[in-house]
Amino acid sequence: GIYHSIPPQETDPTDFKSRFLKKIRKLGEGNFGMVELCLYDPKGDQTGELVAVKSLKTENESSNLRREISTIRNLYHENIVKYKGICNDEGGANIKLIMEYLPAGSLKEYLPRNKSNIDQKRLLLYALQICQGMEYLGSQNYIHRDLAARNILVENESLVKIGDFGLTKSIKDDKEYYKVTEEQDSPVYWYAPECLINRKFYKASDVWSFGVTLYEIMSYCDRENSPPQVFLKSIGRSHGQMTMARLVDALEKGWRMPRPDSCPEMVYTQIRRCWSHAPENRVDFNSLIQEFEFFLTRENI
Ligand SMILES: C[C@@H]1CCN(C(=O)N2CC[C@@H](S(=O)(=O)c3ccccc3)C2)C[C@@H]1N(C)c1ncnc2[nH]ccc12
Repeated sequence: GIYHSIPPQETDPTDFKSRFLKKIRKLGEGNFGMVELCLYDPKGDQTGELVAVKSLKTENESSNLRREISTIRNLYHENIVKYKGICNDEGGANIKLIMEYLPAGSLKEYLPRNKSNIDQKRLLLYALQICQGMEYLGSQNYIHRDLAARNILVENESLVKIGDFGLTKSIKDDKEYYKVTEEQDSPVYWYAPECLINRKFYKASDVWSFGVTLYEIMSYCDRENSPPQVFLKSIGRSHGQMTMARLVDALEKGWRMPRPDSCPEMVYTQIRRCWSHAPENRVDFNSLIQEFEFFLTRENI
């Protein structure tokens, strides 16, 4: 008769059937799509596994999601979220990306909630691991373009992973930057000047975004001290469009977010090395890895 669950020996484990994918709750969302917690339960007896499913709200982004899938399925690193497969049996544009589910969620939720039992050394361990993931990504000739605390996942208190590749671009054929075409609402407060002004994205642009991410981490992702808040407080609240122009102007004039109270001077020094105006003057992920490894060997920071 018709199988209600497919015999295990004949299935491709990366091919997820939509009829067995049960939505539980939303894990997060953006303009183009969302990530949902689902139970994949082919036996229909609740013994299945929990997975994170990324899908689109608008079908015209499906080419982006397909690119993201082809990117993430070839990335193997301890500090990069694991690809599990795709769900595409509804055919066409409605493809879904299936990833491992990390119950602790992103740093943005985790850090404020666990602030009291996370010391600065632990924060530097997370910084080190993000740099290791980014160094690997760069070695595969990818630019992330959306590095921020909201996209970093927590496996456990000693392990974090880069959790999203929705804006990652390949810079193969020896190009050294990616030219942004679509004017999607970019996370401007994490963007380097060259991205804001010329829409050019270098690997060094990811280093700038890492500096903003490290700023968030050292502030325990405190909402009051978030990059948008800090920028708006200092360059003045203004109306929509003007904000970007004022942000660029401030950065061009050398303004940078000030050291958060909870951030040690020597860490803030590293953050500022990520924010050199000229991309070529910025520190690279390898040097940052050395610095953080050194900090982690010292007793007190
Ligand atoms: C922090 C993660 C990435 C960010 N995110 C999210 O919701 N988004 C990523 C991109 C945007 S989008 O889907 O709108 C988008 C779609 C297409 C183009 C651009 C953006 C939303 C939440 C995730 N999250 C809480 C997770 N928690 C636990 N386990 C997990 N496994 C995998 C993710 C995940």
